[in-house]
Amino acid sequence: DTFPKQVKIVEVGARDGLQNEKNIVPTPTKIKLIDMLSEAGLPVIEATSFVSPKWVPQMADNAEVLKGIQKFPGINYPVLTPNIKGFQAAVAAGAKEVSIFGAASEQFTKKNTNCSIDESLQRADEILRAARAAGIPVRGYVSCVLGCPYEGKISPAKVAEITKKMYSMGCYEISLGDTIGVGTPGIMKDMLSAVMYDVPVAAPASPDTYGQALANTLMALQMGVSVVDASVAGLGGCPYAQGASGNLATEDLVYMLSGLGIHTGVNLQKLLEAGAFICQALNRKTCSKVAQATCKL
Ligand SMILES: CC(C)(COP(=O)([O-])OP(=O)([O-])OC[C@H]1O[C@@H](n2cnc3c(N)ncnc32)[C@H](O)[C@@H]1OP(=O)([O-])[O-])[C@@H](O)C(=O)NCCC(=O)NCCSC(=O)C[C@@](C)(O)CC(=O)[O-]
Repeated sequence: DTFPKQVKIVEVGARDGLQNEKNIVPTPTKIKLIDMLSEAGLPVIEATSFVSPKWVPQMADNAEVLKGIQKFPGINYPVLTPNIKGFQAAVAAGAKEVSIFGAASEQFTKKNTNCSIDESLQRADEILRAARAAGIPVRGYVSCVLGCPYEGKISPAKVAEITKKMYSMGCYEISLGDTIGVGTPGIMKDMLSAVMYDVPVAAPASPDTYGQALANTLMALQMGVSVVDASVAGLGGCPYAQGASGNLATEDLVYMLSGLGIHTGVNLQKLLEAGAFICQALNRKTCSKVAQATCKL
């Protein structure tokens, strides 16, 4: 078969998952969640974002979170940075890796970062230059690769254009985000075909809005993608889509990969415990089907 033997899971629950929570989650809860995710053996855990607290108040405690978590050897704790100000604050707080983000849609870029795609690439370039000088690896995200809440369909050529630019500017890998979860495996295949032979890519922690997240991920794996983003308990999802359900749950991804005999290094039991912890803290039902199926009532 064509599946990779090993998959690297990038856990985004503490950042992508929590960023849209209306009630501010206490900093110690975020730290405990990340420590439990480290215990579960996730190799990459996105810890927080250094964005404007006026835009995303939930991430205002970014430096405390990054400083407060246990740093397990061999685990990366990247943080999201939208501009050079965020990059400098992240480095000052001890970040060893950062992520930058852009989108294949002008309108989404405007709503998310208050600038055009070209301006966002200039900001990215500024961060990438500073990161290169500081020896800090940079991961890229491109949003709206299978559709945009404002512009609708997005062409694979547009995704390829932005993705290649970010890669050539110095991102070591690009995570392709189906931001509103509208994609189906056929669209995923067309988009990946346009992008992945030039650029190392990761499959996104897509919202499971239309129930397609795991199927889309399986398509990406079949095409040779071996890095997948996911969110514990399915935290997050898309704030723009009506009735949106959570992101692809890490528990469900680990269960599927283990069934396929693909190595992840993640301990599912400990991951389920981390999911149960954060759902209890948020007073929320898990979006992970595996957690629902295995919970002892
Ligand atoms: C990009 C900006 C800052 C532009 O926002 P702006 O308002 O145009 O920028 P500004 O430069 O005029 O700054 C406004 C204020 O924010 C401050 N500021 C400015 N930058 C920072 C910073 N880094 N850290 C802390 N503070 C900052 C700045 O100092 C100023 O403060 P004031 O002078 O008014 O007191 C804003 O739009 C922003 O922060 N956007 C981030 C939005 C966000 O976090 N979105 C979610 C992440 S992306 C995502 O989830 C998608 C992804 C990655 O998961 C993939 C997928 O699934 O699609």
